[in-house]
Amino acid sequence: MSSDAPVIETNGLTKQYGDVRAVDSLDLAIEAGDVYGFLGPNGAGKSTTIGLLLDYLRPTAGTVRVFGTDPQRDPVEIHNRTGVLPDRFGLYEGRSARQHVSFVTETKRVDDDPEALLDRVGLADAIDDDAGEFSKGMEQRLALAMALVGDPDLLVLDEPFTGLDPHGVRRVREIVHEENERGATVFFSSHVLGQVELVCDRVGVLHQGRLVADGTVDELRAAAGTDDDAVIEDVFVELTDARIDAGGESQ
Ligand SMILES: Nc1ncnc2c1ncn2[C@@H]1O[C@H](COP(=O)(O)OP(=O)(O)OP(=O)(O)O)[C@@H](O)[C@H]1O
Repeated sequence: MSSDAPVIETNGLTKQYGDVRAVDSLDLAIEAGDVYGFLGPNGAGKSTTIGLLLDYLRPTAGTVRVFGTDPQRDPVEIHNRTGVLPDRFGLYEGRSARQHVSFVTETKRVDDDPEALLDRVGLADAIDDDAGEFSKGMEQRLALAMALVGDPDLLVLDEPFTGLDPHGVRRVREIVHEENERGATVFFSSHVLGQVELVCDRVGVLHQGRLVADGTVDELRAAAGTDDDAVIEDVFVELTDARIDAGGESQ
C-alpha cells in the first residue's frame, strides 16, 4: 500500500440477506491515523460492515480494501496487522485472563507481556481468575486486552464501551488516545455518543445500511441543521429520524 492510501476503503459495498439489505452501497475512506466513529441505530449494518472488512462475511457487491488489500485475497495479512474487539465473542471457561491473552500472543508470535496488557485494561487483580466467571464488563476489558496484542496498525472495536462502568469507559477512551498517539488507526462502532465526541476525529452515521453523514462532529452538526452547541445525540437523532419518519424502521 502506498503511504497515502486509506487504511480502510470501501466502494459500493453491499451485503444482502434475503430481503434485508444490511449494507447498501457503502463508500468509506478511513485514513492512516484517523480515529473514526461508526454510528447508527440498532440494525443499521455496523457489525455487518465490520464483518466485511475482516472477511468474516463476503459482500454481495462492491469492494473492500484494508491496507490496500482485498480481505478475500489475503485475510491473514490483514488479521496480522489488526486488533479486533468483536461484537460477540466467547471466552473459555476454566481458562484465566492471562491464558486468553497468552493465546493471542502465541498466535500472533509476539512477546507482549500479558500482565502489562491486563493491567492496562484494569484487570490487574483478576489476571489468574477464571475468565468464564467474569462479569460482562470484565469480559469486555479482557477482549480489549486481546485486541491490543502486538501493537496493531489498525484497531477495529465493535461497541467497545458495552457493559463498562464509568472507570472502564474512561479507560477505553484513554487507550484509544494512547493507541492513536502510537500511530494506530482506530475504527469503532458505538451507541455511546458522548464518548464518540470525545475521542473521534471523524464520524460516520449509518442508517439502514447507508452512510447518511460522514465528517467531523461540527460538519455533522451543520449537515443536521442543529445548533452549534448541539450534543452529538441531537445530531444523531436528527440525521436518523428524518429517515425513520419517512418510513424507515426505528429501534
Ligand atoms: N446473518 C444474518 N442473517 C440475516 N439477517 C442479518 C444477519 N446478520 C444481520 N442481519 C440483519 O442485517 C441488518 C444489520 O445488522 P447489523 O448487526 O449489522 O446491525 P448493527 O448496526 O451492528 O446493529 P446493533 O447496533 O444492534 O448491533 C439487520 O437488519 C439484521 O437483522
